[in-house]
Amino acid sequence: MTMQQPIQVPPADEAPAPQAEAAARVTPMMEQYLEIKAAHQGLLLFYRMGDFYELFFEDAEIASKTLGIVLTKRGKHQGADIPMCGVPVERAEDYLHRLISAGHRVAVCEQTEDPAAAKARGNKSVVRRGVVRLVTPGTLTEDTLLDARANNYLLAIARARSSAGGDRFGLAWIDISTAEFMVTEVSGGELAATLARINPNEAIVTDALFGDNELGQILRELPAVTPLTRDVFDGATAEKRLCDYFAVATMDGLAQLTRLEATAAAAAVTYVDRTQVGKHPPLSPPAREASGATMAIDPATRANLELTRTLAGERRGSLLDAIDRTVTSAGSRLLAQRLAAPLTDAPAIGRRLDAVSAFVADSAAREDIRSILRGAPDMSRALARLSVGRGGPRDLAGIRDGIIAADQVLTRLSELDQPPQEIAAVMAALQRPSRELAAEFASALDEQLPLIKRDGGFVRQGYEPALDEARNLRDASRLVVASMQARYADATSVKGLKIRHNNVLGYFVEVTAQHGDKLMSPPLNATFIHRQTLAGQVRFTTSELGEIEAKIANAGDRALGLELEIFERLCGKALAISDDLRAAAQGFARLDVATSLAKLAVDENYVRPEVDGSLSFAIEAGRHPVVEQALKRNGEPFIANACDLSPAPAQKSGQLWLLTGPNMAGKSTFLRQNALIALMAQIGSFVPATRARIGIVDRLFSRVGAADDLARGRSTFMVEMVETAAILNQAGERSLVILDEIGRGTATFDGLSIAWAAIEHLHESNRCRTLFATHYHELTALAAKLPRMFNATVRVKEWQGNVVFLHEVLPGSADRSYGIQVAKLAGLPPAVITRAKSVLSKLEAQDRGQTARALVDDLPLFAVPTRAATEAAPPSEAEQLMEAVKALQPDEMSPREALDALYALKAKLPKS
Ligand SMILES: Nc1ncnc2c1ncn2[C@@H]1O[C@H](COP(=O)(O)OP(=O)(O)OP(=O)(O)O)[C@@H](O)[C@H]1O
Repeated sequence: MTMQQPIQVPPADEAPAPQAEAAARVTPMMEQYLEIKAAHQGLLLFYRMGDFYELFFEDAEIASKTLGIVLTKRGKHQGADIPMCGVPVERAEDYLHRLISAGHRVAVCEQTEDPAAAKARGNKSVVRRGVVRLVTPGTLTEDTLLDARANNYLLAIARARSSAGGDRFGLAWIDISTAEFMVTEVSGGELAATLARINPNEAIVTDALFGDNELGQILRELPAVTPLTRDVFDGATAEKRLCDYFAVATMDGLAQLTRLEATAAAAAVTYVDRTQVGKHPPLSPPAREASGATMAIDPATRANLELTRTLAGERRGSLLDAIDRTVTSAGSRLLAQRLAAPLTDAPAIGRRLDAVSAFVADSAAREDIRSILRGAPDMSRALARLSVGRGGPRDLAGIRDGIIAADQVLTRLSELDQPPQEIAAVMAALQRPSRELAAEFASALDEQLPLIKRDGGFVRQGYEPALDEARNLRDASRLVVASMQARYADATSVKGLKIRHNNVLGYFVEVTAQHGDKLMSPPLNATFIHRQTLAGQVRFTTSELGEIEAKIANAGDRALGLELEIFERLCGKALAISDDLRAAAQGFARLDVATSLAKLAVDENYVRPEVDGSLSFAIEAGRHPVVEQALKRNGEPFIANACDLSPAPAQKSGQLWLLTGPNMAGKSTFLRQNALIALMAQIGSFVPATRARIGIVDRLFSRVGAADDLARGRSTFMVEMVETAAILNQAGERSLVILDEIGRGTATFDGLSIAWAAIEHLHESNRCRTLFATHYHELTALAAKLPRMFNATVRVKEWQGNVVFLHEVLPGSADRSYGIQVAKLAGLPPAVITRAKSVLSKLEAQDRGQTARALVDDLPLFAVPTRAATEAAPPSEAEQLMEAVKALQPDEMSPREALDALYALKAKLPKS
């Protein structure tokens, strides 16, 4: 996390406080700069000066370091040089991107009047400037600043303290680039998992929360956290601020929010409003996420299972990368969202699966729709840019093409026989946007469109007569210029005379140096006025050229003005139906996900899972979705394996599989593949298996792989124990738990004992569906005592002293780890291998297995102590006696009191 100074953001319409002291000694421009800067502390100030944004003082030092640009000086302030650096306006987005990625936030300050107007007010007047926008990681809209395939969430976190312990948190998250707005309320225990799921780019909290020790840990996991003053999180004004934003009298019709959710939601919209400085990006009304509606997955499990990123931080190699066959950015974003939040409602999962099934069955429809979607624009982001005034002609075209694509998709979908509910809902959404709007946009917009509206030339000829007239005038004048060139060449007898144009001189006559004198001497100098002499050319103007130029400029300005008016009009029409357009955009995304999951299922030979409310977990011939694809690229097969953790008929809860097997046999792969299959099933995807029946998993836990977390001062073993503790404390009957090599990071007997006790606890207390892989073969003996524990092993073959990995999971247990054979394969020196073998045979002679079997017989089965017993056991007599002695203060006692105390102590002794 980047730790930030609190931002002071004045409300959009409030003038920044003047700095009287600074004003006394500084130039008027610096005075203006300091005023604006003072009102935007904690942000880098991009101060517009002509074609550059300049940064001064510490901002300049930070920016020059982060961007690798030159630090210069400009004038003095209080006797010292003012450090300065600048970025050209046309490249500003690139620089903004780099500053935001480095965790900074930027206030963009523009000139708000024409420099000529400032001059007219007096020679010393400074051009008026104002901050038009705050650029922060969570409030971006530009394509160039955003990852098209990921959502960009701003998250507000509001806390309600409870004296009984157990704080509650209201969360509201917004993607202003797509208008999504969600809220929920969670307990302190659920906070970390929920934040990991939302994965915001920026979080906002109160100053108090920012400095809170307990929360600090969790907040540090986030990429950027911005502390704000308390008023932003004021519960009393929350409803009113939300109503103002949505321009309604009461929020009741839009959303039913708890007070805490409303507080967070109001904080989020207040921040959006302030960063966009008065512009009002349209947002969907806050949608409330019911708690428990999605599978809870804590941050460690998400990271370990490499859902959206590998442990090395790459998208490539993650589950998302392996299953993402979407063809649009919005589809890719939706798939990532679903993967982050698998559902727990079996009928809802069934509806998603029905849509996928339909496209598995009808491959022609699937491919046709995918090819239409491939060309469809990202309507929601185009709309968002238009709504904050940062859109261009191509965004209007995006809306037009989106509606056209909607019609094409509808035509194709209407050929489906009885579309399932999910597809019918998509069809309804695609019907919503007005077709007249698309027709109007089609007649207004030209074929080739400039990126920015100020370049003009995007309105089609024939759309608006006044515009055509202005353009004709401009173009006719240009023709006049061309004929003038011929006339001047004739009159001067200089064949090579040219009329050219640049931004400094405007139109000018240019001849080579050798003809310059001729034009500067009588009689020609009466017509040609000298302007500039360069090394090879001399430039002139004429009064006739000046007049034509003014005409061209006027006609050009008028044409551009008219185009901009048309742009605003069209933009207004699009925004007026933004809800319909967003619904259609969301429909595209849903369709993209359904067809892409169908394609995945067909390409990779997946099966539709049966998902229900039972506690089953039965996978036939399951495969690891990522490893399988990696092996396939090398032409190697993946060995499928079954897994059954379903309760036996007479038992209520699930099984615990203890998986032993040699190193490199495929234990971790097996564990992960089963977790991933559950997860894929619950996002509504087909799964890599020949059959899968899964009773809803409400929480997924994994403790696999090991990595130090030195930044948090935790060793590998400590990380392992913290994660294991979370599982043992939280897993319930509906959870799915995978544990890989618990206890391996410490001394053998400590590790074995911890693993032993953990298995007993999982079996007796958590009673969750569990896969437990280990190299402690002694643990297999526990199966004799634990009725729902089942031993499984991964088979290998020994061949000519080497081990051959078969990757087959079978009932039974391994007797050896073949660690030395694997070490040999890895290239350890032969001398070390030979020595290791002889040490091993000595150790094996002591036979630890014997001890374990004896332990199973000797130790009573793990008794799960009740919580009350562990938490508040009454003190023993000895402890009571000790406390009483400690409480005595002999120096302050009279002899009589001392004697009484002695009797009292004696009375406390147990009577025997
Ligand atoms: N079912 C399978 N089919 C084909 N190859 C597999 C299979 N399972 C695993 N592998 C291959 O074997 C390699 C080792 O697998 P994995 O890491 O799961 O072994 P492990 O038993 O957990 O090893 P260790 O105990 O050393 O951690 C994988 O990288 C993969 O390439």
